[in-house]
Order: sequence, then C-alpha cells, then structure tokens
Amino acid sequence: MATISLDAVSRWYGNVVAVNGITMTIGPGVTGLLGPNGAGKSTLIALMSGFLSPSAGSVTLDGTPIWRNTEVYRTIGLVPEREISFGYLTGHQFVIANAELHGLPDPGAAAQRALEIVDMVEPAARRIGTYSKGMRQRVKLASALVHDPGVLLLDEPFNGVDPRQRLHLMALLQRFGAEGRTVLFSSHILEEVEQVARQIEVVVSGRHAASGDFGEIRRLMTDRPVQYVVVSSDDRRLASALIAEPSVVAVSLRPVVAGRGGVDVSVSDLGGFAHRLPRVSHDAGVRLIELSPTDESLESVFAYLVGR
Ligand SMILES: Nc1ncnc2c1ncn2[C@@H]1O[C@H](COP(=O)(O)OP(=O)(O)OP(=O)(O)O)[C@@H](O)[C@H]1O
Repeated sequence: MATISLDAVSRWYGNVVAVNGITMTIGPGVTGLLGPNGAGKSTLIALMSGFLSPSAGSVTLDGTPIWRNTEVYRTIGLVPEREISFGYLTGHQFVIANAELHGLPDPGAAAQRALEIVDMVEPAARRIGTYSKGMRQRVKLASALVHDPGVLLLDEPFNGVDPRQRLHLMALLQRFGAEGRTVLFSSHILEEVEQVARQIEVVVSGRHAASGDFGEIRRLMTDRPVQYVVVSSDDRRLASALIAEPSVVAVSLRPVVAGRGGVDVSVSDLGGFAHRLPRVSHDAGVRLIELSPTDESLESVFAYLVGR
C-alpha cells in the first residue's frame, strides 16, 4: 500500500506559477485529478512521478522524497499524456525496452505479462504506427505496468479514446484500484472522473480547489449559484413572482430587443428552482417560452470552486 503526500508544494517555471501551495494525500484506490486546461495537472503528475523537483514544499511516497530517488521510481508507473514517438517499434519491442530500462531479470516475460493485462498480446507484434489511439494508450499502460508498480499515474488517459476502449481502460483502472494499487489519473471532464474515481481532487489555476468523493464534488458543483435567462409571455409579471421564491437570489429584466426580452435570474439552489419554475409561472398566469443557463462552462464551475 502506497501513499503519495504533497506538502505545501509549489512549482514555477520562470515567473509562471503552475502549482501553488498544494497539500494533498493520494492513497490506495483510484483518485481522479480534475481541472480545466492549464490548471497544473500535468505538472502535479510530473512532480509525483519524480520528473520534476518542487520549487517549494515536498512530494513524498510513504515518507520518502520522490525527486531523484531511483528506489522510489521502481514503485511508480507513469502513463504520460504525449504520444509514443517510436511508431516504428512494435508494441512488444516498446514494452520490452521499458522492462530493460528497469533492469528486470526477465524483460520478455515481464512484457508478456503486462501486455496480457491490457489485452494487447496479439496486436503487440505490429508496429505502434498502425495502432488506434486506444491501442496506443493501452501499450503505454503496459509499458508503465511492466515492473508491477504499486503506484500508477496517468495523464489524461481517456483523451481521444473511443467509447469502447474508454470503458475497457476504465475497467482496468478500477481493477488496479481494487488490487490495492494507488492509481491517479487526470482529466478535465467531471463525468469521466465520476465513473472511475473513488476520490476526486480538483485543481484550478495551480490551486487545490476541492476534495471529496464524487457525491461531494457533484453537490459542490450543482449547489453553486447559477444564472438563467427565462423568456416568457409576460416577463415583468414572471419577475415579480420569481423574486418571492426562496431559491432565487436576484431577478432583473432584460432590455427588449426586436420584441424579445427575458428575465435574468440568479439561483442559489438549482434543483429547487427547476422544480418550482413551472408551478410559479402557471400560478402567475405566464407562459414559459425559453429557459437557458447563461454560464454553464466548466471554467465558471471551477472558478466558483476556487472562489468559495
Ligand atoms: N515547461 C514549462 N514552461 C513554462 N510554463 C509551463 C511549462 N509547463 C507548464 N507550464 C505552464 O504551467 C501551467 C500549468 O500547466 P500544466 O500543463 O501542468 O496544466 P494542465 O492542467 O496539465 O493543463 P493541460 O490539460 O492543458 O495539459 C500552465 O499555465 C502552463 O502554461
């Protein structure tokens, strides 16, 4: 059982702060590292895999610093985001090369075992250049697993992978987690993370924004204040009815342009509002024409989490 600990970790590149004072613990089972592009996920994974030194703070595996510690590298497997640049090698040659780099006593047997785990034994005889994206991901995974590591780190493993291969990869990660390995993967898609991860760590702009199981994270995201535009047969009347609703924080009328206006509504409780809106408009004698969120981007959700 392996635990990665980050203690007040920062990492900067010149004057770009990629990771800013993050403290978190990654234990056995599957953890999802969730955040928008540029949040610092790849930098965190590079710090956890020993490819980068922290500019400040410490990154340890079971209490031992990871940076420049070859003993610790033996227990870590990394699936990087970048594509394999050796398309001319066969999958088998690629995985064996990593087994040799690890100095394993029987690289052939280790490669065979890893390829079996990811179900790539048969295609492993072909050149990587002929593989689909999902197959390339699986070969990268086999290469990361060749030394049977207790810790597996994967950077955006589901990016560009088709749905069938995605399910296959998800099942594999869950299996590794159930075996007691410490598995961490990054993603910018909440649904993806929810399906696989026991624990979710959210990072935004280099900061640790939230931590919890998927229920907690989902609640944080759906309970945030949300803005809607409601267009109706009588916006002024609807606005006065809505302001009496406990789930509504603010209401304002939109200017009428080309005969079309609308009501901007700020809502504190998404579920409550969605449930009440039809009843409120019916009681006010107003017909609803359109309801649309004005700010549903993932970035706005993340910005909310950081600002809490
Ligand atoms: N080698 C580098 N030199 C300078 N800036 C860097 C370097 N690597 C990353 N950065 C910057 O650090 C920040 C975090 O980048 P990082 O790649 O860790 O984020 P990410 O969450 O993995 O994003 P993505 O999903 O887009 O890869 C970004 O602002 C990025 O531009």
